[in-house]
Amino acid sequence: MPKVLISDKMSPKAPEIFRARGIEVHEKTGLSKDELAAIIGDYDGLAIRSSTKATAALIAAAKNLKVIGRAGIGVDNVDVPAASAAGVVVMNTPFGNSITTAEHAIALMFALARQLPEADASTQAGKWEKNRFMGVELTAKTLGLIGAGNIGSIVADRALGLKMKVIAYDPFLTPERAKDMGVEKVTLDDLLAKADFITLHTPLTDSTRNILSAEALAKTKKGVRIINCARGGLIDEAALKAGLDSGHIGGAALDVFVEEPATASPLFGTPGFISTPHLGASTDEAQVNVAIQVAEQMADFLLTGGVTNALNMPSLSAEDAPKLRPYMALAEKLGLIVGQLETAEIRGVKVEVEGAAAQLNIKPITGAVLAGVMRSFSDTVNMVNAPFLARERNIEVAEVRHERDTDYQTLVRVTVRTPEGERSVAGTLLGSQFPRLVEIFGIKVEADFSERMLFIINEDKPGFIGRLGTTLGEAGVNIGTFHLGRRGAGAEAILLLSVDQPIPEQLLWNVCRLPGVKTVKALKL
Ligand SMILES: NC(=O)c1ccc[n+]([C@@H]2O[C@H](COP(=O)([O-])OP(=O)(O)OC[C@H]3O[C@@H](n4cnc5c(N)ncnc54)[C@H](O)[C@@H]3O)[C@@H](O)[C@H]2O)c1
Ligand SMILES: O=C(O)[C@H](O)COP(=O)(O)O
Repeated sequence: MPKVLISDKMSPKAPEIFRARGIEVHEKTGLSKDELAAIIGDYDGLAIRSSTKATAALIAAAKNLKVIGRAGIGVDNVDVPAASAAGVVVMNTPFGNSITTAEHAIALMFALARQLPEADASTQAGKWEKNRFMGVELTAKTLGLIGAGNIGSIVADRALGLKMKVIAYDPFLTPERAKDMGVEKVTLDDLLAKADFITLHTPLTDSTRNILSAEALAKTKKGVRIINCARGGLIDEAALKAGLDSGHIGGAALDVFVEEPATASPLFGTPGFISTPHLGASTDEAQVNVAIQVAEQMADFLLTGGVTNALNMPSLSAEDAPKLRPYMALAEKLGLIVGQLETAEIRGVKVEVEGAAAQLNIKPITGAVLAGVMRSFSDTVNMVNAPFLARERNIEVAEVRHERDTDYQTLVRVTVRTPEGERSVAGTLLGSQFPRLVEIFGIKVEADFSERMLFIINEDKPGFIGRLGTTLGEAGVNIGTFHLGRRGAGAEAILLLSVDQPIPEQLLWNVCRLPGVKTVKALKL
């Protein structure tokens, strides 16, 4: 039974779902990084929000970990490259808390426009400072969105309902999408110059870090009010403080900070500054949404191999996973064969599918082929990290789907390219389940796969099979199955034997010395 650890505060819906699906679940929140590292090795899955830091060190300690599920959007607390390299799938729930976070941005915009926190504190202190708190209307004001993805577009929709004009800076926003959203796509400089309110809705990346730098803030309209419910680090906090102190910036509301938890900040106490402790996603509705989604996604993956919302693996529905499983087994075996037979540097891998296979999602098949091909130089390679390893090694990967009639009901062909040329193997599924090898290096064969195989290329000459049988028998190695294919009578022939015992090195030498033998290789599938 798979085991999952929930290490951040999550709705009870998550453990309920894990248990209902037959997964053992433990909830341990507030662990130190050492405490977490000490126990993580016991778990197949880790469910987190933003507090747990899934660092490379934690992932290295997580010997059984298969999936990290983020109940929320941002995965900047997960070392995704380290997870990918370790073959751990990272999933998030990209839509479950978007409305809630957009509403928080709108709430902060209102709070800034009417100085609600200060007015509340003053009133409750018995001051009744009616003349101190003069606000501004939102109607007809310009809202500048930096980032117009899921949350940004919901904010835009709500702001348009408030009769604001919405402009957006997002290099990936198409003019068509901007038109559909009812916003004007602008440059960053344009946005800075025109916006009365600016709200940020991008991830923190190299291109967005300090997007509101001192220089950018200096280009804003005097009195601008700024909201950040996305990520700390998008705004230069020192420059923001200076802008508030000078009066150039009319107000700022931060839900997120460079350092979290933010228990001390030069911004605290600055007039016009409002803060919340990373509450963007904190509503009952959003937390139930993300808890249900993350638990279902993780359970699907651990129980069926289904993949949804993974950041480092192609999606695979729980419904398609059982259909694809035999193909992935076939693909991995084909990859193992070419990977072990190829001695030259592999520069490219081509995966072709025909017949029934052409109707399926090819990505998991390719992942399995690559895992097989690279198993000969990495023990830890799996479908998740194989594409990354291939990229690291500059192996070009191509996928081809043939919509043509084939001799087989379904076919997967794998071709590797090396400086010495191309070689390919092909396989099919018998009864949609059982992998069969049908072609190897251009020669037709009909072979099943077994754990230990002996691959031989020889000249098709009488007496060879007898001599081979004797050689194996003398070494105490029993032949399970025997498959023969040849280019023609007397031409090059391929022999594939499954054997019951491990093949000693000396036996390979003895086979190699038999007359007519060109290549001998022991395969482990
Ligand atoms: N405060 C919270 O509790 C809370 C809750 C949910 C999400 N978030 C954060 O909100 C952010 C946005 O989430 P989302 O779901 O809308 O993400 P999204 O991926 O749907 O949208 C992000 C948008 O940013 C744009 N973008 C990327 N680089 C950009 C750049 N250099 N300049 C301008 N735009 C750029 C992208 O094109 C995309 O449209 C994320 O950082 C997420 O982690 C915070
Ligand atoms: O990216 C997110 O989803 C938000 O930052 C929410 O974070 P939280 O789950 O820690 O509230």
